[in-house]
Amino acid sequence: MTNLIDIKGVTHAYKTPKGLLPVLSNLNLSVPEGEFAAVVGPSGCGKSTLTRLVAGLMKPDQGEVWLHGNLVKSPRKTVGMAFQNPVLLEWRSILDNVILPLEIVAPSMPRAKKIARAEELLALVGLSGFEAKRPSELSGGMRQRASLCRSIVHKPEVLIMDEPFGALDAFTREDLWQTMHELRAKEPFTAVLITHDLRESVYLGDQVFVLSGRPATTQFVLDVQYPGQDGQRKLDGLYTPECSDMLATLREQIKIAQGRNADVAGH
Ligand SMILES: Nc1ncnc2c1ncn2[C@@H]1O[C@H](COP(=O)(O)OP(=O)(O)OP(=O)(O)O)[C@@H](O)[C@H]1O
Repeated sequence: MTNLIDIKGVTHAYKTPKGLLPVLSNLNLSVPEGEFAAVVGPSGCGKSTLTRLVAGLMKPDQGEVWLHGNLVKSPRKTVGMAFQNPVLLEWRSILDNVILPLEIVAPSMPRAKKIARAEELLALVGLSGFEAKRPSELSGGMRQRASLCRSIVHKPEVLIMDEPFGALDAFTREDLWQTMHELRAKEPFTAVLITHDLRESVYLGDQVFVLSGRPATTQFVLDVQYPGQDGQRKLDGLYTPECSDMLATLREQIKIAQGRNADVAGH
């Protein structure tokens, strides 16, 4: 399998009034095409910085980021991004919010085609009938569903998610996890998910990368062997001994990364 994302020896420091703040140190991370990488690590270790580098929003001081065999040197239109706060535009309908990336990436696509694409995705996440609503008329979970549609509407090479479910209540979050699996089954994509929730990392990830404390490097990689048949992941699987063992391993690794008790949530 070829790697869609190859992060090679990335080192980065921010310039601050107090001097240089080293954030990433010789970090390596590869994600094969179609796979889902979850990234966990102590607070403030540099996870969001990593997403900015992959999206080409910043350049590393040292090392390289490759996407689909291309060296990332500037912002990439072919990256989809989803954040904790969905940031939907209130003056646009849900449908027009979802269409937005197509207006930028595929301006010549006929509007009818754009609408059909957005409607198809909104139906996949259970938002048929809400196309004409404004963002404020939807619940937080529904807004995040719409935001996910917007982040993949243009079929990005990679979907980067920075704690997209962090602000949702536990039940809505679990619903969204299942939606992610349904979306992936219908619309395969390569993804990087930043999360503080170890259960989420195991339920969604094919691999979980544990970053060390700042400056972060890849400390540990867990190959997720999720229990169940036909590659179908059921939420109940999280409560099996196999998942408990994986979660215990991750908790241990986070403690090592922090040098103290884990403060990650959801386990
Ligand atoms: N533009 C910037 N200039 C200076 N320092 C920054 C900048 N962006 C982030 N930092 C600092 O770099 C460190 C890493 O930040 P980053 O947001 O990448 O970490 P994180 O692991 O995503 O954090 P969290 O887990 O809290 O979301 C933090 O100490 C942060 O304050």
